[in-house]
Amino acid sequence: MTLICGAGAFGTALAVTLAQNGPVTLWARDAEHAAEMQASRVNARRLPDIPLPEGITVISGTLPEGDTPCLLAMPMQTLGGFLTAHHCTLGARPLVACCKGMDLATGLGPTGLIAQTCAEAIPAILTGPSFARDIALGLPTALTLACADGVVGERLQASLTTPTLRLYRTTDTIGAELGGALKNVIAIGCGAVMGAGLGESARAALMTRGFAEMHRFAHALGAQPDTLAGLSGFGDLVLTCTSGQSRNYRYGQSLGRGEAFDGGVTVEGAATARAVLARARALDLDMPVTHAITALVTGELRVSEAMDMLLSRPLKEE
Ligand SMILES: NC(=O)C1=CN([C@@H]2O[C@H](COP(=O)(O)OP(=O)(O)OC[C@H]3O[C@@H](n4cnc5c(N)ncnc54)[C@H](OP(=O)(O)O)[C@@H]3O)[C@@H](O)[C@H]2O)C=CC1
Ligand SMILES: O=C(CO)COP(=O)(O)O
Repeated sequence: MTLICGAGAFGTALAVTLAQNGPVTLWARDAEHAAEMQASRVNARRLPDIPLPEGITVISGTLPEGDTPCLLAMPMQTLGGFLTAHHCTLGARPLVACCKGMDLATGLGPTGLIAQTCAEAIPAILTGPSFARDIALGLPTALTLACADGVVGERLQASLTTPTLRLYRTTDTIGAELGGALKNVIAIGCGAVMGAGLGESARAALMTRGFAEMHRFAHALGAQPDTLAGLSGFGDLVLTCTSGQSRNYRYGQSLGRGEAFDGGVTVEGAATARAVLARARALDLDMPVTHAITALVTGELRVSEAMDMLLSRPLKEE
């Protein structure tokens, strides 16, 4: 049995593909939503045209006890509260974070938060380039499964691989979670560049210099450089910075066009930009791209001002 907490787009998509491997329990925080999904066999809020296979049971309320792995598919800024509320039932099992970001309150990533709140659990993270809809439709997708415990990581890799979802394994949880967190920040910047009509050359420059910052920051936090070059870093950066399916990219586009954006949409990069900048300052790291994007998100700068700031920096070696 697989347990997935969080019945948003990603939790539901994972449930749909993992149902090919056996029974899946999908936990939603809203009891009414859980009952509606269980009865109608569809997540009308997030994936309205994807039927839920028979093997999925949607529940709410108390989590099932046991040592079965649990996938955590809620937004990053809600993960700490969820873990605190449920740490007794989450117990000593593998907890696989499926969220991307850095917690504003603590400066920790998902696996750090798990370790801090559920000391007995085995933290892992599932991350990489994948839109929920693609996974749910059974389109070919490859992700990174990171777990510091190599034996548990191998077991998770086997149990979470499906005929269309291929998982690669690493023990570098820090590198994997930082790739997913940081690429969302850069995607907001790329959306803003495109929304403001600054051109694809400017976007390529921002992606590349943003990637250099991802490396710099991740290296300072102990990540392995190879991880950043893999699916969870470079792979997800490419997807999110170039696709209108991405909410971070679309949010950036709206900033670039000076348009309003629906505040109910999950945009992980907005809070993460502030968390990353605070951490970078504490570590005395030079992160001009992150600085400029954070200033856009907080409304301190407009796109033209942020771009002037980046272009007028002293010339340097690449
Ligand atoms: N969508 C995608 O394509 C992908 C998303 N991800 C990551 O997955 C994570 C979740 O995103 P996604 O599913 O898309 O987001 P959605 O906005 O689609 O859904 C978020 C879900 O989290 C639930 N939720 C909100 N607050 C809490 C809380 N305090 N406790 C428990 N559950 C809560 C929401 O419940 P309610 O409906 O009641 O508000 C909703 O079911 C993000 O970190 C995202 O980066 C990763 C890869 C792909
Ligand atoms: O993480 C994702 C793709 O890998 C989804 O991106 P958004 O959260 O920007 O929609």
